[in-house]
Amino acid sequence: MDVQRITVLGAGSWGTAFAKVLADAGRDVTMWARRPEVAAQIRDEHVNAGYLPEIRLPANLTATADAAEALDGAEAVVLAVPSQSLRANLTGWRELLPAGAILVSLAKGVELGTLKRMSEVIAEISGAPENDIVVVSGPNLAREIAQEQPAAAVLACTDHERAVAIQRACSGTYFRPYTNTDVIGCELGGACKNVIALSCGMAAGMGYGANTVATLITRGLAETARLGAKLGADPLTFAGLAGVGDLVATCSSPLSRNRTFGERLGRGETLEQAQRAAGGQVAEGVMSCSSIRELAQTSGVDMPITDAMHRVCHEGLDPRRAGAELLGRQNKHEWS
Ligand SMILES: NC(=O)C1=CN([C@@H]2O[C@H](COP(=O)(O)OP(=O)(O)OC[C@H]3O[C@@H](n4cnc5c(N)ncnc54)[C@H](O)[C@@H]3O)[C@@H](O)[C@H]2O)C=CC1
Ligand SMILES: O=C(CO)COP(=O)(O)O
Repeated sequence: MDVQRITVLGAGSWGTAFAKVLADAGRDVTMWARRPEVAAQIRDEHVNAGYLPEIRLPANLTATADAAEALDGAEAVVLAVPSQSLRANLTGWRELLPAGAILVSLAKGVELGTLKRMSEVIAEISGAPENDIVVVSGPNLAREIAQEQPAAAVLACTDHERAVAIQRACSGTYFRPYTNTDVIGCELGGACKNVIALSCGMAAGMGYGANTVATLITRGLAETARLGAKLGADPLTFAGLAGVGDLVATCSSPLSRNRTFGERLGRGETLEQAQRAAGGQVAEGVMSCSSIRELAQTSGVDMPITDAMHRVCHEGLDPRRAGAELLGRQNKHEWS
């Protein structure tokens, strides 16, 4: 199975960087941008200045604001919009999806209300079988990838052949994708690490150093793995790129929007101030802390850091008080 003609729906940071990866790997790539002026800039000037300034996009990457035109003849369709808007966007595109196309999910989140992972939302709306859906996860800060800094990713699909088809389509000199069949683990890893990155940023914003951040990364991984174990993930996944790999990158990089958002809250800014500073770019953890918390509660899993992030973001809990509460929890064995 080989895919040559690929459509990327969404022209934000990661959609654009991933489209570049595909084009650099020799694929014919068409992007869909919500705003016609962004599509025109990508198509005519080979740049997406609003999201990835100073990055030259390849000539075999074109763009349109017309979804029907973008999707015509696509063998694979990459969904690159934020997780809480995926359902609405995909509902609008449903009738335009070419039959049998591989659907590739870039979003890292859990849907509010339904508590569904992104591949579950895609299957529900598109009617595609889970074998047709490939999830991309791992330590992939968009700007670094666009600068062609070396990185690896994981492509998860219950159908190994389709994962391999997308692996071939995005393998290149600076991007090394691995396959995995654990869709649940890869998606949970990607969604949960955004919440943990918020907490790490918050700690940094309060002036704490590497020990605190490492503690949050490690205990964040522990609570993510607990949820994964309950929901049927392979525990090994959390030791891989979609688990510890993405946590380390996102929780320690100033490029992370989630970490930056948390840092602002830690410095005493309000949610609204931090949102304004993000300039319309999505920090998925702000919404996913609530959906993941609810998923944990309904699954009977203890996720104290996620719970604290929900209460800071949505119930007005002071970040310092949240830290004190986390430290004041009952003493326990590391793995209980
Ligand atoms: N930026 C990164 O480094 C990475 C992002 N991701 C994930 O990829 C997904 C997309 O992220 P980015 O491209 O970075 O986001 P972004 O905020 O940079 O761009 C989002 C894109 O979706 C479009 N869009 C369509 N409907 C929208 C709506 N209702 N609300 C907001 N935007 C809408 C926007 O116009 C924009 O083109 C997220 O789930 C994110 O967690 C995953 C790996 C890396
Ligand atoms: O998912 C990411 C890196 O793998 C991007 O993280 P942010 O959304 O926090 O920038």
